[in-house]
Amino acid sequence: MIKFESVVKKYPDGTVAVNGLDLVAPSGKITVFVGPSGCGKTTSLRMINRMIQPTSGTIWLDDQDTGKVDESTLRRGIGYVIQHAGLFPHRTIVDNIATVPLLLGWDKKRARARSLELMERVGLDTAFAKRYPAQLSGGQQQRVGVARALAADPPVMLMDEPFSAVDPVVRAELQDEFLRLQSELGKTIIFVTHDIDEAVKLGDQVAVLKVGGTLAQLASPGELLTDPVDDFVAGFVGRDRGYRALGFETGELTTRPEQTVELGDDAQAVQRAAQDGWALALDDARKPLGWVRAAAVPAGGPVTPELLHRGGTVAPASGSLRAALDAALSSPSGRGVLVDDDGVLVGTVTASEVVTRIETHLHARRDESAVSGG
Ligand SMILES: Nc1ncnc2c1ncn2[C@@H]1O[C@H](COP(=O)(O)OP(=O)(O)OP(=O)(O)O)[C@@H](O)[C@H]1O
Repeated sequence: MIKFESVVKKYPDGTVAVNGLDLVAPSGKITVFVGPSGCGKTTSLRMINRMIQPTSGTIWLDDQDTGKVDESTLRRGIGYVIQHAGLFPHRTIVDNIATVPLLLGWDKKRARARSLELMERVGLDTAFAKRYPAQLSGGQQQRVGVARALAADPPVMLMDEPFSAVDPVVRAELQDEFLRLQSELGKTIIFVTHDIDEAVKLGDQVAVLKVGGTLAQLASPGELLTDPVDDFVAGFVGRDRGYRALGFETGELTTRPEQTVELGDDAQAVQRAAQDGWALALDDARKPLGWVRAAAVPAGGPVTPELLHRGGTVAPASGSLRAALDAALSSPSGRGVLVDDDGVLVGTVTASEVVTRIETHLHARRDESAVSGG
């Protein structure tokens, strides 16, 4: 656990970057600091490992006052990842990752073995081990940065806009990979970003900061989107927050059964199975392959892979209402495909069925807050 207690940072020129911050970042969870430029995110982060000294207040790491711990001892337990990865340009990838283990006195062989293991963990081909940072893409360099921070297996990770310098596609990949890694490692993470979408995707909790260094709201992503505490947070979270909040709402959906077809079935079978002109094709394991337009199958002809429309997204039946709505809206048949954890077909839903479910949900929530007077 990391706890900020009345933390203030006033720079020598009089700038108050952080003004009385009180906040707890729970162990094993991702806490995101988000807010406009200059609101004190980086300053707050760097006070944790004492790269910046607080003017007043205390930052606790579990039951230790970080101000009273030897700096190098403190930093040994804290991984640090920054934008552009900050790698040593004249060291190979494997040596970059081994930096901290070598500083801690590990022998070279063990440190290198650890580096290679970490390269695999963060999704990097170990064939890159002997390359130099400039010979990798921006996204690959960021993965090296994450691997380097994890090298000595620190319980705490501080990450300052680690995925900001790469294009949106690579960024989304890095985020997904990072969430997968965290589900295995369970580190205590503070993650700084100015991007609210990144904040709600990655955070177990999100701290929205205001310029002047005050905390506007600390909440779960879903709560932040549905219940912003004031106009500043509502504005920062953005106009389509109602839609994005659906990403955090789950609800039982009643699915409709589908008559399905398989590759090789003939046109008549497709005609029989089709509703509104479309039939769903499954593989042998009853996993969806795509939609077939009945009129497109030649008379007497079989269903071939070329006839499949694979465009629509497939949503987990136990997932969010937003994913189900997305599946329905992106499906050529207008019916969204829902699958179980193994990817096997559960049934389909239409967009209007999902919307009805959302409305029931919203009414229930309004009734609840009317009763509690909220
Ligand atoms: N060394 C310094 N001396 C004086 N003022 C500083 C110093 N470092 C940061 N500041 C100021 O403190 C405030 C907070 O800066 P900080 O870098 O923590 O914000 P941030 O939220 O991380 O911003 P950004 O998103 O732009 O990186 C800003 O007004 C900044 O100009």
